[in-house]
Amino acid sequence: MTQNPQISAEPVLSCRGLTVRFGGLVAVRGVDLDVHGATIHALIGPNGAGKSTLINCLTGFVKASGGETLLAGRPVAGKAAYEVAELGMARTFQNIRLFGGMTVLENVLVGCHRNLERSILDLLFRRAKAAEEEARFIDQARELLAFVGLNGRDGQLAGSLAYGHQRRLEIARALMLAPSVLLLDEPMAGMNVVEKAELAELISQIRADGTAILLVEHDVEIVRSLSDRVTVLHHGEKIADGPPDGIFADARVQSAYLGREVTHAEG
Ligand SMILES: Nc1ncnc2c1ncn2[C@@H]1O[C@H](COP(=O)(O)OP(=O)(O)OP(=O)(O)O)[C@@H](O)[C@H]1O
Repeated sequence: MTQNPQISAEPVLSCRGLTVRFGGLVAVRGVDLDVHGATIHALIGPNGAGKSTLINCLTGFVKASGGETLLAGRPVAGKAAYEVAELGMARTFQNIRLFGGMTVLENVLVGCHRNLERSILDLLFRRAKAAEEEARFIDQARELLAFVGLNGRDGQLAGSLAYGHQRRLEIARALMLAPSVLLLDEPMAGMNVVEKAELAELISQIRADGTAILLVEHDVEIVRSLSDRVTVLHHGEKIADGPPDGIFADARVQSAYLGREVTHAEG
């Protein structure tokens, strides 16, 4: 792993004692996490460990039962998902959430819908300025589509894209918010080895632009090769945190997480 000189000294995303309860079930228990700019921070753990719940809580989709989260030093507790997004935290979902009947370009423009709403008002009162602003968003969306490898597909229906391309489109839409933190929930699920390697390259490029990436990923080899830091959850608790080499040598991690993988490989 090459250390990026842009890595921020202070974490851009920081949570302390984060806890999420669903009735009697504690899905996330007292988790501390620091994610720095220009790093890929993997969040791993067995099924049901609390990874998605943690991401859902950080991004305002699930309410925290306790603890606090700071994004660039500002508290995000109690904020709605769209407010968290506006503060600079964008995400993709475990199950792809695109508007299949809309074009690729329209799906990316949804990423800046609040700005577009403003531009619709502008259309009524200040037509010229609004048109200019809209053209700027479209240019920006096209640039992002080219960046994620979807050049020339603007007019295609999102639902007709190949699966791997839909994953890329979701990332482009998230990047439309120009986030300081990008949360990717199992972006490589269902991909073959080549597609995974290509997506890993794209994620590295996003890191190189200074963005902090929190990545939920099950593929141990991908995590080992791609991430700068790894946090391991087990039964909702953080059991390890550090650079990948040390993490995968940790006995608790091996028994909680890798042990399961080895058993499967042997079985
Ligand atoms: N909305 C919910 N209501 C009740 N329980 C939930 C809810 N969401 C998650 N859980 C429970 O919280 C625990 C953590 O689930 P979560 O989906 O966060 O784990 P995960 O680590 O993301 O798992 P996976 O790798 O399978 O996606 C599980 O026991 C799950 O059943």
